[in-house]
Amino acid sequence: MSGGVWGAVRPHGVRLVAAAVAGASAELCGVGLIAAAAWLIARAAQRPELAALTVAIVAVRGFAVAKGSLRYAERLAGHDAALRALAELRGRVFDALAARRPGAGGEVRDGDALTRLVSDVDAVQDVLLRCVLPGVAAVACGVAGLVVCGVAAPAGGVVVVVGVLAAGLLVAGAGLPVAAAWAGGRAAGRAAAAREALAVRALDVLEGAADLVMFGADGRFAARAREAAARLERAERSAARVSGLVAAAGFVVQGVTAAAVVGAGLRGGADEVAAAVLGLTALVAVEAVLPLAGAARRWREVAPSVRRVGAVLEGAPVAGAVSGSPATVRGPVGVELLGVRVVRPDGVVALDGVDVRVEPGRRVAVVGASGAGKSTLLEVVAGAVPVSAGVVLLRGPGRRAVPPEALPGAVRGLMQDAHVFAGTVRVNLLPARPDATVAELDAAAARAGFAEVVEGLPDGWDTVVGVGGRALSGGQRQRLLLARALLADPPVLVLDEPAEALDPVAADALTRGLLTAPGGGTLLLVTHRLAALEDADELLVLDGGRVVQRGAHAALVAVPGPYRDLWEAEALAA
Ligand SMILES: Nc1ncnc2c1ncn2[C@@H]1O[C@H](COP(=O)(O)OP(=O)(O)OP(=O)(O)O)[C@@H](O)[C@H]1O
Repeated sequence: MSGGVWGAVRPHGVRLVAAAVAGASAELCGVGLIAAAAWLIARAAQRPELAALTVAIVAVRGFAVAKGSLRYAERLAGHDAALRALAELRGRVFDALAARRPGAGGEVRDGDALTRLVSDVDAVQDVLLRCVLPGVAAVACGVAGLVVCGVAAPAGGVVVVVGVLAAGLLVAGAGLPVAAAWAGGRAAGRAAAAREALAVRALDVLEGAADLVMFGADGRFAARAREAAARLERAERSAARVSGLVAAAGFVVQGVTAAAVVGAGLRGGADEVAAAVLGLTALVAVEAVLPLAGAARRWREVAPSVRRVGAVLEGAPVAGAVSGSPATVRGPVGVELLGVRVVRPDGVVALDGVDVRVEPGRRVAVVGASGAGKSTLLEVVAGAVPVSAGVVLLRGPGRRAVPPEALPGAVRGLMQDAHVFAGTVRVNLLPARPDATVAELDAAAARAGFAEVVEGLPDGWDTVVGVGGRALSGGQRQRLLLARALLADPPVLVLDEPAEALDPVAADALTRGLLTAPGGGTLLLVTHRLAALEDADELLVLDGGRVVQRGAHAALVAVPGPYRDLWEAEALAA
């Protein structure tokens, strides 16, 4: 278990040890119960005086009652410890995620990843309840079985009896778990991959049903989904076969061990009472270690979850570093990129040695052909994408670097993957500034051209826009997202194609409005339309991840170069 995960479990160690002791004691009582019962039955068959059986009768009752009570205590203490540790762990993971600066690496960026992290944390519970506690009980019971058999075996056969039982315990407690983890892990891996494939295929069919019918591809897609379902069925059958085989092998090992122990005892001169004790004790001792196969298989399944949770915790800043209200920076802030290089995970160089300084309060448009690296530049400034080399600095008044704790609030805006929440229009704007007044909401909406959209909605600000903003048109959705970005009014506002879904006239009017509005912070605006850029303080022209030209619109169109080419291409297309 990684240090971070263990840190959450450690405060509840005493409860966990209590549960382990109770569990092991319950198993020991089980061994005692069987040994005493075996002795009692075998001895009773010899018709001794009742007095000779009294102790054994009491012992059987005592062991039976104690076993049940201790098992109950183990369940109580084990679940109490596991649930407390889980609550602690959830808190730590939440703190670690909340404290992480975007772009620091290892982000949990989408719902799937978040859901997986939630189940990863829950899986730690299984490590404690289904791996650690059964493991402790199995070891205790195996040792107790060896001791009881050592005591019950005749002097001449002690070594052989104990040796045979030890071999059986080793096969059941080590050999089978290793085999179960290996084979079960492979089968479970195949089943997990098949389940994922089926989910993807089923979603394709359900969500794309209308398109599939339109293109006449519904039958083909349904067949692919059926194929994926059949693959999953095969994988699950094979996983079940492995479980069945391991369970069957366990019973065989148990029976063979018990028979071999009895045989060894009889050969060593044991009487029938001792033989019964040896046989039943061996049976129960091996039975107690059989759950280790399931524990090993479960461990193999949950180990990656534990590693992922550990990685999240270890990547977290020191606890307390981000407590209290987040630091803020006021007024426009300058942006400086020094030798910034961004290599995407697939090896594409999205930015290649960008050196740029944007003074506080400047309105800068970033232009270039598709794939030139415009969005990446904004993502790097926003801290949403880590740099592979170089550095991004934000400089406040007096060119002082913005302190790291104020960085998350310093750059905000509208990125390409901006999300519309499944609530009302108002709910969609408020994340930008939860304490915004009605006047501020109205002002941001007016600047984004969203005010008239709100007026036209059936319930105005209280209109529910549906998942992903389905109740809005593309242009309305985009104006909503822009209004949210403007409401935030951050020191550096980054806007990636804020007018993309609008017609050219509306788009140019909106861009002009953004570039000329009084006040506000530094603006970095990505756009592929150049018509409205005379009002920008400066243009950065990107090509192949590099800044190839910079300057005002008038100066750039006046000289041959990439910008004039783009400008002429736009004029031709108009
Ligand atoms: N998430 C990503 N994963 C991998 N490669 C990416 C990713 N995002 C962008 N790229 C690649 O990085 C390069 C720059 O992309 P970027 O989106 O920054 O360009 P852009 O100028 O904004 O293009 P567009 O105008 O088409 O949006 C491209 O080659 C693109 O394929």
